[in-house]
Amino acid sequence: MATDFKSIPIIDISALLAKCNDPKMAEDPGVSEVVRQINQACREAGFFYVKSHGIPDSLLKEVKSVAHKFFDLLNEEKVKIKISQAAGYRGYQRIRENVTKGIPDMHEAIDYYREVKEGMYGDLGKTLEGINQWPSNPQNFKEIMDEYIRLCTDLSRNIMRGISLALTGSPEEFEGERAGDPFWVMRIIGYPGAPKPDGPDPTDEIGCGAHTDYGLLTLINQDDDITALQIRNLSGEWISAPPIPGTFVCNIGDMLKIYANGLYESTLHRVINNSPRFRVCIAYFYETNFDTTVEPLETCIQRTGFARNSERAVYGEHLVKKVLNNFIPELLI
Ligand SMILES: N=C(N)NCCCC[C@H](N)C(=O)O
Ligand SMILES: O=C(O)CCC(=O)C(=O)O
Ligand SMILES: [Fe+2]
Repeated sequence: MATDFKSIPIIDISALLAKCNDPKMAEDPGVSEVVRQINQACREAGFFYVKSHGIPDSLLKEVKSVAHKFFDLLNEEKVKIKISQAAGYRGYQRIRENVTKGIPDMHEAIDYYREVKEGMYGDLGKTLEGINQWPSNPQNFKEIMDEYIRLCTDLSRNIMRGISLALTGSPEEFEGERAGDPFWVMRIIGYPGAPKPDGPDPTDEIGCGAHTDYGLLTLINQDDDITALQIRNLSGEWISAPPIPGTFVCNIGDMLKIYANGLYESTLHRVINNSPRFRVCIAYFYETNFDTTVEPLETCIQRTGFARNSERAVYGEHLVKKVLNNFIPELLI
């Protein structure tokens, strides 16, 4: 359950990564200490920073730099990869085309999903069937992002081993049927700085409205020097998550909340860019298998006094419902 946290903890995960393929990792004191910190952060805030995560700082910077270059292009160039139903909701969306709780967001973005081939998940997968849309400019965009996705997938799996230990005592609960074939989502997001183009009020326009993330774990790689991401604590205060160079902001999604039977929260967060500069964020979402049915883990039911606090969900259904709500249908032809 979320608390009245006032800041987001920073966790050095190097000891976990060093041992995460060791069958005896659960007995390692360094691993246990990281797991203790992750567990506390997940219970108290649902958010934490990870440092010493092994992804080179140069790559974290490079993905943000190519994202800036893309968003700097003329609109006619950007709409060459315009989001469409035919591409399974993959591609570029202009400012205010993404909607949160009915209100258009002050961000532009490119959405990527793990590719879904025709018939792969039957009716469940239909909406998201399609291939990703890569811009030809900047050059190397796809190559850089492919590498980034690969490393974020590995890192997320390893952090999930720590979370699995924290919840169940075994590192492997999120492999196999649950998340052994993980789905992923990536959003490359740009938030215009103030003053905003044709906006009514130059300040406090919402870059991304309050929401929770959908899957297991999110890795946020945000521009240095602009504080814009805010996390809601139990009393409803918005707590900033300022950029800490070289780290990811890591947070829990709706599926992990269900597995944890509510012991962990998928915490509400939003983005307001009040700086004069354009802000970029690369959000990578690590998810369960697309067609898995998610329900509370037995150990978590026991720990929460044998009451089932969370309903079950099919991850793919949850995702499709969210995606269809994020866009006004007429915008997507
Ligand atoms: N794949 C994820 N988690 N994307 C998060 C986007 C949040 C905003 C979206 N309009 C919404 O209302 O959910
Ligand atoms: O821009 C950010 O810092 C966070 C974006 C976010 O919450 C999301 O895309 O789900
Ligand atoms: Fe989010």
